[in-house]
Amino acid sequence: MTIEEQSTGTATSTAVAPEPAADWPTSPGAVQGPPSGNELSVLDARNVSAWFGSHKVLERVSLTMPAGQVTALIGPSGCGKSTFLRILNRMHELVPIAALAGEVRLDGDDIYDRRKKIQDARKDIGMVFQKPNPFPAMSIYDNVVAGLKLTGLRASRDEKDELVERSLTSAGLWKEVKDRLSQPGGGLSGGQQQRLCIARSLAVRPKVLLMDEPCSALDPTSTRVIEETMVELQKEVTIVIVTHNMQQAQRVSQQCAFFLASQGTPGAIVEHGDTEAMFSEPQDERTYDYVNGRFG
Ligand SMILES: Nc1ncnc2c1ncn2[C@@H]1O[C@H](COP(=O)(O)OP(=O)(O)OP(=O)(O)O)[C@@H](O)[C@H]1O
Repeated sequence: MTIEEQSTGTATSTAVAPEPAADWPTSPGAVQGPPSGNELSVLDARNVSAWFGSHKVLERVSLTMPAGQVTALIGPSGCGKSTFLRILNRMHELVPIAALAGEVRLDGDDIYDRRKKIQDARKDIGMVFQKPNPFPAMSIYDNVVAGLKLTGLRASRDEKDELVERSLTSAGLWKEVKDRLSQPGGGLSGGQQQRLCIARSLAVRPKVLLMDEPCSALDPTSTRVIEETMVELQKEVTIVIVTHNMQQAQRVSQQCAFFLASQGTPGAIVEHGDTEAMFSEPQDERTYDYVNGRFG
């Protein structure tokens, strides 16, 4: 289905400061096992435009985010990277004044198909936010399985144990926390909390993981660990990351898209493609200037 500039706002909460539960699905179903063995998925955005009220912030953005790769979204502040990311898992519509047009397809299926539940898109396409947002008083173990509880998914203790171990292992945290799973998530360092949030997202077996500046609140060591985790994670999930860190984009991504909103115009993609080529031989002068730190 093509989205016809529809007003999508139905929820009362704002997308600017998402609640911890926002990256979790809420549809019922059965536990399907640990986050491994997924078929890798491709996410395709076509002619996506977006508005907040009458303010158009994205203009006909098209981007294919290939299966099993990391796609980095780069560009100056305010050019619409986060808005685009939120459109990819239907979080944009949490803002009452938000509207959008275009198509987003996951493995060819329109995630905005009216017959589909919004929760299904959120389950398939998880999100990790800038600021780690575990439930601080909840145990590490319960944080990981919280998504299951909220959705009403049933799992035996053994299944949960396996899910927790696999999710934490994939998130690069298992070895550090395996002996203190009953301790509160809030007792972990910032970097560990972010990896706990990644594990929580992985526990519901997403096909795509969206990451909105996941390291910007972290120190360089924690950043490095998250980056290493991402490199491993792309074997099991397609990743899209918003980052202001050009070195990070080069270290972790294979694909890159440069967004720009020049002189009050809506954000658009200036150039996209292979990350290495974008940084070494950009086709557009504006890309060259941006990746070389000459503006933004
Ligand atoms: N909830 C909102 N209500 C109204 N306008 C918004 C809202 N969220 C974002 N905007 C506007 O949409 C435009 C794009 O913002 P967005 O956060 O997507 O940009 P960005 O490239 O991710 O910026 P940054 O790199 O600073 O995070 C900006 O002009 C911003 O002010």
